[in-house]
Amino acid sequence: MRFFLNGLNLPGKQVGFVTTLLKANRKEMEGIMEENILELKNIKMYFPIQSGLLKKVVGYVKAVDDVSLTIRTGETLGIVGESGCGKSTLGRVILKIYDPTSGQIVLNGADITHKKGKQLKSLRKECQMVFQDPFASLNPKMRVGEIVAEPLWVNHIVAKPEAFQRAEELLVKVGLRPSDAQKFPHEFSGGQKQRVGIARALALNPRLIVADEAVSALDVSIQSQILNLLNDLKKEYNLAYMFITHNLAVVKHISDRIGVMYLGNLVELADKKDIFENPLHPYTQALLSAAPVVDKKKRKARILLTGDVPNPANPPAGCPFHTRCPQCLEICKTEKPVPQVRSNHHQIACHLY
Ligand SMILES: Nc1ncnc2c1ncn2[C@@H]1O[C@H](COP(=O)(O)OP(=O)(O)OP(=O)(O)O)[C@@H](O)[C@H]1O
Repeated sequence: MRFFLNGLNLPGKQVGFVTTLLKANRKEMEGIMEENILELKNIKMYFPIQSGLLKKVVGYVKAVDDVSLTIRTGETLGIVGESGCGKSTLGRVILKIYDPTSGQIVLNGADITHKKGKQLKSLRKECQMVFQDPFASLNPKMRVGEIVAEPLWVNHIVAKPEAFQRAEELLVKVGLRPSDAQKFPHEFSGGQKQRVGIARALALNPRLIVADEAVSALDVSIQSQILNLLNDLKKEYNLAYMFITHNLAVVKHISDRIGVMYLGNLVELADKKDIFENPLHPYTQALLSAAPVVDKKKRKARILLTGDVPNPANPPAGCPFHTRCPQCLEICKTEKPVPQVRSNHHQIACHLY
């Protein structure tokens, strides 16, 4: 008798042996899933505020203020928070577009915090970015094939003709046609442009992709197509994503874990299910209460926050959220809460816990 196991056509006696092998492989795979592709340790990114003719530094915008987190191989970490909370800056620090003021960035086991030039270039291949509008910073006179192929020949990975051939393959991977390589950016719709941006990001075979508001500019139906494409590519290439967005529906769709940022701080970090079903931080609770919920039974009372988000150039003492927190304690006004890890790896920075 023959059996079909995971697509293999096998005689009966080999099935037990192959099952053992598959179990062993699964364990190995689980080991790989547990590996950290990225570790951020106490990252601060302060932008200097300069004044006068001599450009004297008179203060700092604390865009990211002591953020630590990890991203495991093959997982999607969603980063949410209101505009100006430091999400994009955090993404740009990972890509080393900005050098952090302090802290450490470990990418695939290598400390890249102070790496520059050639050393950084080779490590950077592991991590790529997908932007909201990938064409905003690219030459509109370049054909799409060149746009996708460019990272390959610029980094001397393959010669130009091979890079163009690879670009066509990548375009197919993201749901476009090889002939699209001959077109110019203006000939594509928003969703197609984003597919090209993803193909370009994939060109160097990265292990981590930072997607910054990658679907925010697209129609809802196109958004879900791009999110599904990202999920398929994640499985195929065992990619990890940091998915930055202010859209809760999007982050719910794509993430395995979610980090919530407020005024440059990571106030809560947990599995998606825990964030949506058991949010602990008063800011996360308020953020989620504002999201539309279709199921009437699951709707919770809206928590209205008073006051504005403080200026990151002059953040309040103590907990960054205390000026708007409906559950503020005396200690919150003076002491900044240290992130604590509770059960189920649920991390929270709040004096209530
Ligand atoms: N290059 C820069 N120089 C000075 N300040 C900056 C710079 N980049 C960002 N900031 C400031 O840092 C803070 C965080 O900005 P950031 O763009 O990271 O937030 P965000 O959460 O991504 O917001 P959005 O969703 O609107 O993009 C803001 O106050 C912003 O004005």
